[in-house]
Amino acid sequence: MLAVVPPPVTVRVPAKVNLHLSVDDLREDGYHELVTVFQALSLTDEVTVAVTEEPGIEVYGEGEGTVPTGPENLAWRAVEALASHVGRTEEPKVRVVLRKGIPVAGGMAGGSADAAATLVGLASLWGLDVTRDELAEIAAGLGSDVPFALYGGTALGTGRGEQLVPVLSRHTFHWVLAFAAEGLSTPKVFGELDRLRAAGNPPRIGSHTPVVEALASGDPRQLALLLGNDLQAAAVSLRPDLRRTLRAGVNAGALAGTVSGSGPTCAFLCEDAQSAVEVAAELSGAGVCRTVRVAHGPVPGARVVGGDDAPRPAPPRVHA
Ligand SMILES: C[C@@](CO)(OP(=O)(O)O)[C@H](O)COP(=O)(O)OP(=O)(O)OC[C@H]1O[C@@H](n2ccc(N)nc2=O)[C@H](O)[C@@H]1O
Ligand SMILES: Nc1ncnc2c1ncn2[C@@H]1O[C@H](COP(=O)(O)OP(=O)(O)O)[C@@H](O)[C@H]1O
Repeated sequence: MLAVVPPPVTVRVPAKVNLHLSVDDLREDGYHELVTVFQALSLTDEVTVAVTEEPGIEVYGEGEGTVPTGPENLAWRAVEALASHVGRTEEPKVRVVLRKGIPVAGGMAGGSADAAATLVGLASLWGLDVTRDELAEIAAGLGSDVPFALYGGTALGTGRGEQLVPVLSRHTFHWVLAFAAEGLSTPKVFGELDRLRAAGNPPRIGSHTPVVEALASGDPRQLALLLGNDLQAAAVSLRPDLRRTLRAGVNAGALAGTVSGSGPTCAFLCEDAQSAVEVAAELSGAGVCRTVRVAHGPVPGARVVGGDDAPRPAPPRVHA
């Protein structure tokens, strides 16, 4: 009898920006307790999973040629974690193709997004009866940011960022993203924050409550005043040129700018869609970053997209 091979499954998955990221002291397990407000953005990766006789990973777009294609790729770790969760002991006969729009080591959780998308895609490819909450437990074992990429939207993250509750966000917010020429390592940025705190007492951002209220009000001007990130000082300490990028975005007309997560991507909140296009055009001429993109949020988390031949909307892009 002929075995039926299921068709490939493609999943679209968003990047995140941290609207608020307060970092507490280092825990004994090597992580920092944190409180963050995540927002999922229309800047996405697409992940296709297919049954194959030649298992492995292919990477196109951002990070092509530098992102590992072996077992250390977070998407492959997701394949192994899901296989082990459902008791598949043989080597998974799966090919994973990553089409990346999210900058690598950019503080926008691109690797986490790929892992989340792989879990969703494989659950569909293998016809598994698993809930998103079950996938979120596997996701948390792969990285602190992976569960958020499953759910998307706007959410409050606590613990090491993996414990999530949704946050009401009444508005579509418009962003301009400035990608840097080179990424920053997340552990190095946390380490730099520990060093800065040991050497002095850098100011800490306050409570997340005003940010949650601004999101409910839907007023980008109110939200702009409240963007905050304890890792920003550490990212800027490692990459002093980020100061120039942050200044340039505001000079170009953004309401406010912040380093996204551990950086080095800078995210600029704009008044509306039109303003975002104008800010992006001006920023791309300022020579302060590699590439500029516009995006909006919140958007949903990892989702299967129509048949594998379905047309893919190109992300809006402005080249520096
Ligand atoms: C900083 C944040 C903010 O959303 O995002 P990125 O900037 O990386 O996108 C996250 O906390 C990153 O999450 P993620 O990238 O999944 O990190 P993980 O793989 O879990 O951890 C990588 C390393 O970062 C440090 N780490 C991470 C999370 C945390 N709460 N405390 C930490 O100290 C630890 O050194 C850890 O070994
Ligand atoms: N699928 C993947 N996409 C991007 N980076 C990956 C992936 N798998 C492993 N990595 C490694 O993880 C590191 C962090 O990447 P990424 O998740 O893009 O950044 P960040 O943690 O800053 O959001 C990269 O330096 C890369 O070598």
